[in-house]
Amino acid sequence: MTKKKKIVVKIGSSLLANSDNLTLRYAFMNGLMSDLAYLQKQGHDIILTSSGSVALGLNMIDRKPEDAGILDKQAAAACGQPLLMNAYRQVASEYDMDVAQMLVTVEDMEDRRRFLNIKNTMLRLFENDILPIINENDSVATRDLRVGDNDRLSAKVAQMIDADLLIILTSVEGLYDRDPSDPDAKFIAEVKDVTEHLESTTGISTLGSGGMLTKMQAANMAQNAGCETIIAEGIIERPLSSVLNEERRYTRILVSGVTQSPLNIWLSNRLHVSGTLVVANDRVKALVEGGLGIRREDVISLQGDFTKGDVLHVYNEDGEEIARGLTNFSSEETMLLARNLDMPVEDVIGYKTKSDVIGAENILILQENHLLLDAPEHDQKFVVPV
Ligand SMILES: Nc1ncnc2c1ncn2[C@@H]1O[C@H](COP(=O)(O)OP(=O)(O)O)[C@@H](O)[C@H]1O
Ligand SMILES: N[C@@H](CCC(=O)OP(=O)(O)O)C(=O)O
Repeated sequence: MTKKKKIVVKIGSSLLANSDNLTLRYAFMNGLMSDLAYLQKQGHDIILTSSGSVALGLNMIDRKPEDAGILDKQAAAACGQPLLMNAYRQVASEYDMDVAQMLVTVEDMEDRRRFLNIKNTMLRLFENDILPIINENDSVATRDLRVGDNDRLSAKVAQMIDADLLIILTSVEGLYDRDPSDPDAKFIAEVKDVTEHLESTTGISTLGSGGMLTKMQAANMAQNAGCETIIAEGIIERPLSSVLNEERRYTRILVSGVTQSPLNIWLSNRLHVSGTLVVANDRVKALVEGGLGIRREDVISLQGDFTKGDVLHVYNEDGEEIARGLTNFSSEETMLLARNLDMPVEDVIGYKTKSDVIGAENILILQENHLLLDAPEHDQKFVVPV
C-alpha cells in the first residue's frame, strides 16, 4: 500500500476485554498499537473507534454483562473509559505515538454545526500526527438518542473525514451466510448489496452490542459515502497490516457506484429521526423526477416535535420512505402553514422567509442503495391531520 490513505479502524469490546473476568487484553492492544504506529509512519491518517468502556467498567460497579441494565452500562462506561484511555496512552507511548480522546453522541454527529466541529478537531489532530480515539459518550447519551454501537459510529466518522477505508476488527473472520456457530456456515469474501445479508446477521457475542447486523448497516453507510469496508478477525498478529497485505481472508464490502455531495451523504446517514412528513403520492413522482422541494400543500401529515434545520424523513402515503431533507420550519409552523393554505406564509408565521417546507437544494431522494427506515408507529399524540 503506497498511496496515503485515510483509514478508520473500529475495535469491538470482545477484542479488548477478556470475556471471563472482564479485564483488559494488553497483548491485543499491544499488537494493535504496533500495527497502527507502523501505518501512521507510512503516512496514513488513522482514526481509532474503540469500544470497551462498558465491558472494562463492569467489575467496578459489580455487574456482569448479562445482568447489566442501561443505568449500569452508563455507570460502567464512566468507570471503564479512563481505564481504556490510560492503557491506550501507555501502550501508544511505547511506539512513540500520541493519542487523544473524543467522546461523541448521536446528537453531536447529526447536528450539522457540531458535526463540522468534530471534523475540524480530527483534522487538526491529524496535522500533529496524533491518533484520535473515538467512543460514544455512553454516560450522557439517552436511550432513544444513542448510536448504541460503534460500528455505525465508525461509519459516520469515516463519512465525516471522507475516509478511503473502514476496517472493523471483531471476534470472527468476517461475514458468513449465517451465524458462524453453525458448522455449515459459509464465508462470504465480497459484498456489493448489504440488503442481501441483513437477515442472516442476528446473534452477537457476550460483550458485543450490535453483532454483524450493525456491521452491515455501517458498511452500507460507508459504501454510500465512497468508503470501502473490511470486516476481519482482530485477535491475530499484526491485525491491520496482515489484512492490508492480503495475508489472510476477510470480508470486503465494496463502494456503491453513486457518488454524492458531502451534504447528501450527511443527510442519508441518519440514525435519529427528528420528525417525519407524509407527502401526497401524486407529488412524490414530481419530487423524484423533477428535483423539486416539498411545498406546504404537499404535506398530508407530520410527526415529531422538530425545529427549523432538523432533518426530516419523508414518506409517501404507502409508508415508504422516499427522501430526507432539512426543514425550513418547525413542526408547529409546518402544521399552521399546511392548515392555512389560503394565507401567505409571512402572515401565518409572522416573518418573511422561504415558502418550501424543504427546499429542493436541501433534499435527498433516497436510492436503492440506501437502507430505508420504517415509518414510525402511528402516534396519535403527534400525528396531525393537516
Ligand atoms: N452471519 C454472520 N456472520 C458473522 N458473524 C455473525 C453472523 N451472525 C451473527 N454473527 C455474530 O456476530 C458476532 C460479532 O459481533 P459482536 O459480538 O457485536 O462483535 P464486536 O464486539 O466486535 O462488535 C460474532 O461473534 C458472531 O457470532
Ligand atoms: N460504547 C460502548 C461500545 C458499544 C459497542 O458498539 O460495542 P461493540 O459491539 O463491542 O463494538 C463501549 O465503549 O463499551
